[in-house]
Amino acid sequence: MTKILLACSVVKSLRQGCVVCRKVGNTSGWPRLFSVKAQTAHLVLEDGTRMKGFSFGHSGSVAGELVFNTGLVGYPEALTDPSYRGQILTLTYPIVGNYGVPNTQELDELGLRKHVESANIQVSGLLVQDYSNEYSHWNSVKSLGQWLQEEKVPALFGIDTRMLTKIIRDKGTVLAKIEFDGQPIEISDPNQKNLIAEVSTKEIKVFGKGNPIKVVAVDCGVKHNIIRLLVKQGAEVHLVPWDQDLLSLDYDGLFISNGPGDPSLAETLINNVRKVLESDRPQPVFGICMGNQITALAAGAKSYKLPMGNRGQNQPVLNVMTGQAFITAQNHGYGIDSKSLPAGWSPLFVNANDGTNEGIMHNTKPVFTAQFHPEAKGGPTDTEVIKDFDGVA
Ligand SMILES: NC(=O)CC[C@H](N)C(=O)O
Repeated sequence: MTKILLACSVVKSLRQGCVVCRKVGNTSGWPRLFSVKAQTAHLVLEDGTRMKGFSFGHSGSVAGELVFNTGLVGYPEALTDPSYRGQILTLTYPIVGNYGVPNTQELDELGLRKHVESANIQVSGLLVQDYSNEYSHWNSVKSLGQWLQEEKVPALFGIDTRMLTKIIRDKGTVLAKIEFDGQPIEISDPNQKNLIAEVSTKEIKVFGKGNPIKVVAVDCGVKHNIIRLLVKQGAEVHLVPWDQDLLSLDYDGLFISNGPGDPSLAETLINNVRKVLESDRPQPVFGICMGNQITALAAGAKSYKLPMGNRGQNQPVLNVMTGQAFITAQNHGYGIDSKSLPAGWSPLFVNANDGTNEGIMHNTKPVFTAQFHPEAKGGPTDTEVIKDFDGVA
């Protein structure tokens, strides 16, 4: 335990004082300096680099792949995105937690999580520069620290996230662990496992029953807002397990979702999609993120590990066909080598920052994908339109 000084700078009202003041019994109504006890833990990188941080989540050691996201908002959505499974997430925005956490249990009329992207926090751990235990938002019901503790996910503040991001940027993939005293843990690589199998639904689920267009959605770790938007666009969504045989299913459109880990490990799914592509079925196929990678691999293209991944909310993407530019939200660590696309396929979107592939299309069949997240929240909604199964251009 280490004592740290906190300056009480936010006074909600002179009567009440701030949340921390109330906790420590400062009822004077005036801000004051006070000391609190924060448990320390270390972030340890695979090269031995150690950084001390202060715990505001669960006090348990954890290992994972270290990644960073440059978004300014959206931590409830990012933390619950199954694509982050196995990862220790660093947020580069320096002040995190000040808008609290919404009711993560609340469901919408479809039975999907209303305010988050899945039922649980999916990241292995969280690292931030400054943590705001004091929160304020019309929709918040608890602090970020409280939520992390409830879900037993460790988190540290006081980490120099700018330095850390430079390390990840320079070294590429970095494995790491958050280690508490007396709880030793080995560093391990989550990408050795087929993580899709861990997060995918075990049984077929139907959303938007009675809607006119039947869409089979392969669940690689789908975000709830994707299902919600497909239903909003008139789809009866049949969410199927990742390894479901697809040829035997009847549908008007096939969708392949986002998901965690290395796409090349999901061999069963790649083979199932390849069979669909080779069958010359006329129904459209669309994929987001992992769905782009799986479609490309099924077509015969190659995937590779990006040097540092693209995770943020302002990634510029160009539609190669129209020249139209989008500001997109995305989070991926793998990419598709556009040059490896076989004859009959073309890149559809390209990242305007680094030239990496952002989606592909078949030249004659209605098959198209996006590496970014066109439906993403929090972030802009201007790319929502591309989930229109009539096509993109
Ligand atoms: N968001 C996603 O679907 C990510 C896909 C894949 N796991 C990657 O990191 O590239």
